[in-house]
Amino acid sequence: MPKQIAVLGAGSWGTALAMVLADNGHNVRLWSHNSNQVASMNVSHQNEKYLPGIVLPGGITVYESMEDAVRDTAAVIFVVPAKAIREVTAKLAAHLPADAVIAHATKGIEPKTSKRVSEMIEEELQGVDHRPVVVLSGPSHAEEVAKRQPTTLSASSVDMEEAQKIQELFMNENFRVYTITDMVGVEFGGSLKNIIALGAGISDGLGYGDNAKAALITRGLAEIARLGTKLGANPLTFIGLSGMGDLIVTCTSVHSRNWRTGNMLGKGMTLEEALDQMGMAVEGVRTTEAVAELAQQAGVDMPITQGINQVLFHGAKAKDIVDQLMTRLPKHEMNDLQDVLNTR
Ligand SMILES: NC(=O)C1=CN([C@@H]2O[C@H](COP(=O)(O)OP(=O)(O)OC[C@H]3O[C@@H](n4cnc5c(N)ncnc54)[C@H](O)[C@@H]3O)[C@@H](O)[C@H]2O)C=CC1
Ligand SMILES: O=C(CO)COP(=O)(O)O
Repeated sequence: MPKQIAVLGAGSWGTALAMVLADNGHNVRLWSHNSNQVASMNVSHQNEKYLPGIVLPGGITVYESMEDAVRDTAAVIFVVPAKAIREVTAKLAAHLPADAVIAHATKGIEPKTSKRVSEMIEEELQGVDHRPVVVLSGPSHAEEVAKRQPTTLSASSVDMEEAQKIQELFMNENFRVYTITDMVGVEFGGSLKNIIALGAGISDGLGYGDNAKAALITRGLAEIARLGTKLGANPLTFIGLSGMGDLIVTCTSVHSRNWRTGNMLGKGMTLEEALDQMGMAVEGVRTTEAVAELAQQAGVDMPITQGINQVLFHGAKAKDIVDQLMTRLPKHEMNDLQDVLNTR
């Protein structure tokens, strides 16, 4: 049965997810904070800035008023960058529809607080509501979803019924959604892969080859799993769609904003220049800052993340960091992965 769904955030991912919901027959209210974008999208039925050349299906209306966008909806899905989550949740709080599922498809960890996105939403809704939040995450570039190319994701929540509602809303022949109970692992995997994708881009930008990239992906996954497991995730989640799956797509796809930013850094641009050129959310930058500090506090060894943090924020040369990583003390490959399993 067609439902009213609100999607908060009309960037590339919010727009692509709105298209999936509209393809499934739902009436989608896409909320944007930008009045020019609202006016132009409702006339052209395109999102020229973020998904040029894609014509939106019928059933998507763009709203500037949060109150109108979420009124009587069956689900509210956050797809704004992580840095805007608290502000947008506060805007939603006054108008929260009574029975709506609350979900997010944002990837990021907050610097200083180390909070995951679902934790930020829950914190901002404290005193207003205590509904369990669902996360939708996996290897999924907006550019391919908008072309209806086959894509698989995971929906996770502490309440499986809520995750199943999101699975049901989104599933179609191009867009397959699995459910999974480990929300901590899904949010950590989806957020931390962006750090490694920056590294993969840097490596490619420096002119290193596929061996180096495979090493970054594999050893990157080891350190993501080490931290995530210490903080309560199930190690198996990291070989799933939101872990290994998303790490592969983000480290190898030309669509990746994190890989592209890293690539520009590897070729010698400053962070400011690279972010300026991207002009879109590059979540790995803030997440690197957050995770480098979190890993230190938690006493977890994350040499790749710490090295990327040095390059982004402390003026280190990428080539020197690669040399340091390659000349660390000899180690047994599986010791730390065995530790991950032993902590369960
Ligand atoms: N683009 C993709 O293929 C995918 C993106 N994601 C995640 O989705 C989230 C959003 O990313 P994208 O859509 O790619 O970003 P984007 O850069 O394409 O668009 C961001 C949107 O958020 C809006 N925005 C920025 N600050 C805002 C604020 N304070 N209040 C309201 N709206 C605000 C911008 O106007 C823009 O419409 C990120 O966490 C990203 O990691 C997840 C999977 C795939
Ligand atoms: O999360 C994504 C793909 O699953 C998008 O990655 P980027 O933000 O690097 O484009």
